[in-house]
Amino acid sequence: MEKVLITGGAGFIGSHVARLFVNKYPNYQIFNLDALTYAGNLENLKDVENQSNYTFLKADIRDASEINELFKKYQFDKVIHLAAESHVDRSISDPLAFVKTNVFGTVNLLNAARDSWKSDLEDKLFYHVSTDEVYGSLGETGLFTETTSYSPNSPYSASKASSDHFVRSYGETFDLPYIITNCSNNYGPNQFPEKLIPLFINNIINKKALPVYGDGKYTRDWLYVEDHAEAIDLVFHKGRNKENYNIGGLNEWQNIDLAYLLCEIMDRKLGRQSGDSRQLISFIKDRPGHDKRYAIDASKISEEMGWKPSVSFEKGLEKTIDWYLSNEVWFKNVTSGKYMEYYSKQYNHK
Ligand SMILES: Cc1cn([C@H]2C[C@H](O)[C@@H](COP(=O)(O)OP(=O)(O)O[C@H]3O[C@H](CO)[C@@H](O)[C@H](O)[C@H]3O)O2)c(=O)[nH]c1=O
Repeated sequence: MEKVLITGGAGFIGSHVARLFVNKYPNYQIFNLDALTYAGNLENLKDVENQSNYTFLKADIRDASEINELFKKYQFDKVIHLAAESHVDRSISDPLAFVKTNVFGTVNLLNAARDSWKSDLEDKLFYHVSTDEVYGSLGETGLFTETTSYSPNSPYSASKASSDHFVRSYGETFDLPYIITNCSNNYGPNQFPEKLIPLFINNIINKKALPVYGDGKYTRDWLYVEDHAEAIDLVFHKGRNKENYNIGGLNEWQNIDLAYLLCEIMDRKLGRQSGDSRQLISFIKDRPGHDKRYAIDASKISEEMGWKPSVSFEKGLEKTIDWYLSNEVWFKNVTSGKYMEYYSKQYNHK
């Protein structure tokens, strides 16, 4: 039975990947390693928690000895590394937290994998899930390709760029088998409401201001999270060793237009007058170092593996909004920290 370690499996993207793998591959033993920070909670995986091929491990990738012990104990064959601090604004107020988790944490995992696999690298894989933000910012035109040079602008993207470089360097120096994917903005159920889409949905529900940074003319490429999870599944099984692949939705939106769209859908769903929620929009001071535009050329993954997004933005947003509307308790408990407190206590056995 192949043992697959998924780090950050209680988080937003990680939980979708963990669910997909647990359900689709009964012949794999899936280990979900997560520190259960504010952004990850086991409520996200309630539906698979009792499956026999699923094991939860509460651990922190910043703790090298804990990670080494787990590799010794369980002898993982493959790693899908998603655990990360991921919010740009938090990285501006506390850059070091991002170095500790994203850089040190990744290197701790790389060391543990290298040491555990040193006698036999066959059928091993360190799959690093990264971001398109490592490439920096685009002007009005052009797309990031896999050969675009790295030019990170925020402490967050600098930490992810650094972790990508470490992964690549372990491939060159220690021959560690690896793949890196760099993906655009994800949205969907279970995303912590600090990111644009769930934040705005939450604020519209509660009639709170919708803070649009700067002039709102910043562009992001949005991908439904399950499409990302499927891309990860494909790359995990079919990607070539020591390659990187870009993943994106070919779905560019300026923030202000996305805000208008969310207001329109929410007014309809909440039975409010059309235009009501737009009045909540408030232009505020810009994010420092704000990247103007991200857009992805995903032709490599599409040509090599036949991947393309399957969920249209219209359908994805409907599904996302419906999920948040019927999970208001989830919203309340993640923002108040109740889930974090509950699950940390439950797994505080070490
Ligand atoms: C939270 C927030 C964001 N924004 C703007 C900033 C960005 O231009 C856009 C999206 O912001 P965020 O949701 O924070 O996402 P962004 O900075 O693009 O980064 C995301 O997308 C990246 C992939 O591109 C991921 O690697 C990051 O982990 C993820 O956080 O909306 C606002 O105008 N107001 C807000 O309150």
